Amino acid sequence: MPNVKSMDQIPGPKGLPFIGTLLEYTRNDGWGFKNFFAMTQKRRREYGPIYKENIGNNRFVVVSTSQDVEIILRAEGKYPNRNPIAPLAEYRKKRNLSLGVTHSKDEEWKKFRSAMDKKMMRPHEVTCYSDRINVVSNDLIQRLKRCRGNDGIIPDIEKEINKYTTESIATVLFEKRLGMFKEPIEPKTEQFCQSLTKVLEATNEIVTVPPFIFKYIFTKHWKELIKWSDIATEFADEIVEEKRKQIEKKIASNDNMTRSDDRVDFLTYVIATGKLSRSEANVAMMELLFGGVDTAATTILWTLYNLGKNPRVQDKLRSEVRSIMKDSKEPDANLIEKMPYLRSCVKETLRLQPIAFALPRIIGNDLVLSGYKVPAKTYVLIANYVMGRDESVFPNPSQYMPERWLRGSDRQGYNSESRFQYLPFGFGPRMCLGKRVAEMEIHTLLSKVSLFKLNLLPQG
Ligand code: HEM
Repeated sequence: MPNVKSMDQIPGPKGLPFIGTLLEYTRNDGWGFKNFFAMTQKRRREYGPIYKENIGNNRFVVVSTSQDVEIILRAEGKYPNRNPIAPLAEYRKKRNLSLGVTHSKDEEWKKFRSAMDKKMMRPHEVTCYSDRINVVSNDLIQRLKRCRGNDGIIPDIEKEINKYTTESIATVLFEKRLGMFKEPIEPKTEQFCQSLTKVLEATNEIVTVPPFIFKYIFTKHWKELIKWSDIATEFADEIVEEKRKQIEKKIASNDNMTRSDDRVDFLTYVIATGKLSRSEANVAMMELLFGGVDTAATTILWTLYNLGKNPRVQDKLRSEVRSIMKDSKEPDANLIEKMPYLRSCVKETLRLQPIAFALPRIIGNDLVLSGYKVPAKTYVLIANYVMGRDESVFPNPSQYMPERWLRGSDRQGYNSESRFQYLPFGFGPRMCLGKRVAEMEIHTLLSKVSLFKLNLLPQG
């Protein structure tokens, strides 16, 4: 092919052999990574829209134009693969657990998705969780009113929102209330919640370090990860087993368990389809509990922050919600559908503060990206964060402006027609499994909170 350059010619920082540019990514006080978000922006400024770099023992090609993203994602076959998060995958291997939906590849991954997609991804299936999420969000609102100080400030809003997402995802998965708004919370449940943070923290400390180093040399964080993952696994196992017993009883009485009505919760559905073994189903539930808490909570918190900083947007949102809710008590899927500004506020948050700084993929075929030939099996990163702040696409990129996501003549501040410019939940068969549930939790709560003049801004 004329004018196509080789992979070796892609620009990028010259790292030391093997440890690559790891030191640049890690903090001064340890191996935890400093800030991938900021690093991808720095690199983009230095090297342009495509660069390569070694992080730990992996070499990545990082892309940030919608054209390259489209080439990568359109070429995906039946099994889009990404590199597993090494510390979490190592833990699963150590405990002889399946790699689950997040870390597995090929047919193994497909088995998980085919057991879960229907009840998580189809819009009409997900609407059956709406009532439960409404109940949980009402409990949170009551609690916020109770714990609000005289100045209107909630002392630890982060903790409260985390309780909301934990309780919501548990009701979706198991139709079980964990009692997150009780005082005191049951010690086991409290410990489980702590484990969610501890596992993330320990993973973050060693994620860029190859397993043979974190397992045998810098063992402190690896031991922490094992300890807290064991606690989380045991907690999830207990709930799943309790539920399983109830389900087995029902199956024995010949109840039709796979029907898709609101009497069948997610776990019941997964078990009844019989596509996953006992241990695989347990791992899958733990992954969803893990994947479901911090992601949705962080997005809610950032949206509250953005609304707090932008009174104009807050007022516009409030009047939209008021006009649509009128006499309705609860915002269901139909009402949320009629609130484009609410949905745009969340989209705009995920542009500025996406959950994933990049989407990782292992490409299946040789591809030409920005004029360079990138061979099959290369690890690529789609730089979500950088793309959301591209000035040529989003004028005044740091401004929080939900109008960018409105339709037709109401749209302002978004200059791209490509659907590959903005992918906060990923794309294709490997996209976020919890997207619809997360959106339901976030929209439901924000529509309620926006009606109250609560001061929800985190302090400091
Ligand atoms: C605002 C909230 C959330 C955001 C922004 C988010 C974002 C993402 C992204 C970007 C991916 C990678 C997709 C890809 O590679 O194409 C992903 C994967 C995943 N997410 Fe989420 N997520 C959120 C909430 C949730 C929730 C609530 C759950 C659980 C109910 C969840 C479960 C998962 C799982 C299991 C995967 C792995 C899917 C696979 O590998 O097949 N996520 N998420």
